[in-house]
Amino acid sequence: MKITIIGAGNVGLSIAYALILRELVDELVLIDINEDLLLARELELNQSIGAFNFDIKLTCTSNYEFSKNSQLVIFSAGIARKEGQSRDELFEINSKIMLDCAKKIKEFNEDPLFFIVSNPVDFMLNALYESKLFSAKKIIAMAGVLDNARYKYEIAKKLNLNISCIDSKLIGFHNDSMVLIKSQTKVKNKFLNEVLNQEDIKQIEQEVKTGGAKVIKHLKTSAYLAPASACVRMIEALRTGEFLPMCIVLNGEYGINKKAFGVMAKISLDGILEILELKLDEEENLALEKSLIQYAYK
Ligand SMILES: NC(=O)c1ccc[n+]([C@@H]2O[C@H](COP(=O)([O-])OP(=O)(O)OC[C@H]3O[C@@H](n4cnc5c(N)ncnc54)[C@H](O)[C@@H]3O)[C@@H](O)[C@H]2O)c1
Repeated sequence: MKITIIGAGNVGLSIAYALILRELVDELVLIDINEDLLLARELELNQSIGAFNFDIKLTCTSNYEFSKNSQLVIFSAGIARKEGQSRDELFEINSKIMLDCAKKIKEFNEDPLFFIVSNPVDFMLNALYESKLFSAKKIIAMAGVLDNARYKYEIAKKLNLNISCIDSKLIGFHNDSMVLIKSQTKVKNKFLNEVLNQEDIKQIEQEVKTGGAKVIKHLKTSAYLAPASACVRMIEALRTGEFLPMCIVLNGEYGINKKAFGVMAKISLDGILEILELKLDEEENLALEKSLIQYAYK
């Protein structure tokens, strides 16, 4: 598979490195505006490919011509959150950068699958959809796999269990209003409220919602390894057909029309294949309604 990553910063580099480690790519193009950074990335990543003795072609460049015939384009450029900042504050700058980059991609790629990683993902996806540059079913934003990983990690930590025992689901925006589907989250086949009390569940929810902010507090920059891993899991799902939480443009699901929202979906290189509309309980329905009103979706 040929993949182009726009933005060779912390997230873009980590995605590239994970793709190499998991041998998911035959040709990789990293695009950035920082020429020094590109030179360093080219050296380090090629030497990593050499260390593993892999046959992966890598190009680090500011020239979009090298992106030609990419099957997947990942957008991780722009600015990241700083301590105290909300993701929404990045929209003005990041959406401009993304639309500019997407137009350049379009010159060399008719209709590639396009993953948005830069924040605020939901509203970035709305902006890309409105630009009509690519088919609606081929533009997807990554956040749900990361939020769900944080959810699983917090449950596993609380119960001192392996993460793989947990089957959890969530929907919604990549912000405090995300909706954890607690009624369908299972630990070793038992429902969450059978293994944890309400106070513990509430605390887990709070930890998930502040998962990104906690990393920023200690690292002084935004998380990148877990986001990159989540993005790579989505790339693996292109082959496996696994349902994962991701942000896509909906056509009536959950009462949302022609707007981006995080749902469980199945994808391939041709784009979205199937959407799972989960049956929510009363509390989850209320949380969903509240978030849709908060972000003027209703
Ligand atoms: N979706 C998620 O769950 C998630 C998680 C973590 C981070 N993020 C987002 O990912 C984005 C990247 O974060 P990061 O930590 O890698 O930031 P970073 O600052 O390390 O990297 C950003 C890169 O973008 C490049 N860039 C800026 N303008 C460009 C342009 N016009 N064309 C090409 N490249 C350009 C910069 O030179 C830099 O190398 C941020 O918006 C961050 O909020 C999303």
